[in-house]
Amino acid sequence: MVERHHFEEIAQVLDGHASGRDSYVEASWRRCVELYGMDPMRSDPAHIVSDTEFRIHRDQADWMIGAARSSLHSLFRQVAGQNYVLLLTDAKGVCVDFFGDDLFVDDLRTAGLYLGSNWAEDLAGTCGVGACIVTGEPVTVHQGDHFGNAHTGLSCTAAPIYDSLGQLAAVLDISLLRSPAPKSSQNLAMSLVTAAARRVEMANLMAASRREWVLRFSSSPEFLDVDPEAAVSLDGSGRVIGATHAAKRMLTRGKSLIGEPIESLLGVGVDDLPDLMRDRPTEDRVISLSDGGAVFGHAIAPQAPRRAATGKISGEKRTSSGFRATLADSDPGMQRVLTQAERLAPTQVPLLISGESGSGKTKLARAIHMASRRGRFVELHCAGSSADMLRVALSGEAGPGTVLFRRIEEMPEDVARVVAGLLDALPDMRPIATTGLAPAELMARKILPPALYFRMSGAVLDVPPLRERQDLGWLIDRLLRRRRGGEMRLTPSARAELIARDWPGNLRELGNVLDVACALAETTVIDSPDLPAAPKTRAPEQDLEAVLDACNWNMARAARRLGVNRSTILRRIRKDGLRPPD
Ligand SMILES: Nc1ncnc2c1ncn2[C@@H]1O[C@H](COP(=O)(O)OP(=O)(O)OP(=O)(O)O)[C@@H](O)[C@H]1O
Repeated sequence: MVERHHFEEIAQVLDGHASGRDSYVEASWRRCVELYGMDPMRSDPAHIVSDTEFRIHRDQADWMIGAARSSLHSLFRQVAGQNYVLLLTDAKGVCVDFFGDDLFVDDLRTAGLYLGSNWAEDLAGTCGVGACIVTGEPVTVHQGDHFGNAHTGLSCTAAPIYDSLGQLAAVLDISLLRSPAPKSSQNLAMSLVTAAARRVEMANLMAASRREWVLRFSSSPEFLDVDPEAAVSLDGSGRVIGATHAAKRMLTRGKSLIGEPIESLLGVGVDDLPDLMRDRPTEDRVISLSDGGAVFGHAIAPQAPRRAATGKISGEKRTSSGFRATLADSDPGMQRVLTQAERLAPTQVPLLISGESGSGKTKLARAIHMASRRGRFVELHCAGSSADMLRVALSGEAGPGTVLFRRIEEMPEDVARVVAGLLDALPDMRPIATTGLAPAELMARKILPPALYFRMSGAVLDVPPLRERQDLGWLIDRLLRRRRGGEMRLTPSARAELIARDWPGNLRELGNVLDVACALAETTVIDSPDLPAAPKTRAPEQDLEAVLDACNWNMARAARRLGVNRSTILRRIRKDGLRPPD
């Protein structure tokens, strides 16, 4: 009776009547009859491949079985005692790994829920694995959804697993021999199997990308580091070389990502990746998506030096395009700095980067680190640091890395005394320091002990201030593209006003001005009135010596008068080489 009813229902669908079943089920029924010439009344036994064929399928899927094992184990633990069976099939539908209850092994084998069974749609008819392979999407094929009478007792929920180049590599299926009648009883199985497939893709991408940057995404900050939703791997110039299926959906609505520059997909470039590493607070690691949404990002640095580049593009070329594409356009001063930076990046030479506050010294230091392909990146703000903080920052795994000392002129004396010794003990950690002072001043005013100055300044890179740069228009566009998903535009007059400004706070000030303008603009067009006013003149530097004299060299009083704290006064006295009158 049930069999006749099933046959009639399939016949009605073939006649163009709706059955109330999911569209992928009806489409599969049509394929079974019209494409594969199958008969729903036949009750074919399960298709099991021969031992030799099974060995071939299993050998070819070996890497996937390894990547999927721990996810399958934990999924099986989650459904323990509920009679579920887990199958991992290859992309052709042959079961290459299996988890099930030994008590029912004979029933499972008869039903084809076992190693070596072939669930390709053109053999087994409409089934979870087969429909998943054809549609490339997760599906539940529940009881009477199955085409062949032999399987109408089963409930199968299957999710595809893609390799990092976007090809279907396997299917993860969770099946029941007997299940409740409503299909909705399998909704939980669907969430479990899709989550497990996502984790297998993630594990697979991570294992294949140890020598590359990986950027992982999550829409909730709590899961970013522990169970991210999607990930891409990137080459040295920031092009996508691998992606999970969820990343494809998230970043290009399903179109291929391979070869795309990450900058064209997200509001970040390759040199921004260190800003997205785990040492940064999660809430600071927000990335804009092109559809106006945002996700949290977690960048993982290459764990080992990359293999020598092969093919037409040499490693050096790729590095240069990464540098040039993100840090400067046609500014001769910056181009000179970047040429030197590119050549110095792969060396061990300690670097001192000088330039005004906010001019992009730290950004350049990170770009050099990226191009050097050294593993870890440690960043220390010298102001307010202590020798203990430095020791803690430098502890942890040995191996190559970069340590960045920001604003070295503010390094307290006790830190300056120990830093050389600590660096000597870590010969693979390359120091890069930034300073807001001219290097000659650092030396002449003995702000750093001479030995430390020479230890830190193997080569000096001088970043020009924004007002001297000829690529200001390019920088404005670049910074604007990263805001509000790249949808904001400037009117010609707003643009002209920005180009005419003096920018004493350099790129940091430009970023802040654009943030304010984006918030104030009522539409996606920024006009002159939306721009915050430019500071009229640069704040006049107070004559410290005169203030100290007026306060009888009482530093607490001088600090109060200048509205700064005592340590700033001490630092400036040291920096300016001032002495109290005899
Ligand atoms: N090429 C660039 N493209 C986009 N943003 C940039 C670029 N260079 C710098 N910025 C942004 O400008 C701000 C200041 O940059 P950065 O921190 O590198 O300056 P700095 O010279 O190290 O500053 P400080 O001396 O105060 O430490 C940061 O928000 C940075 O992301």
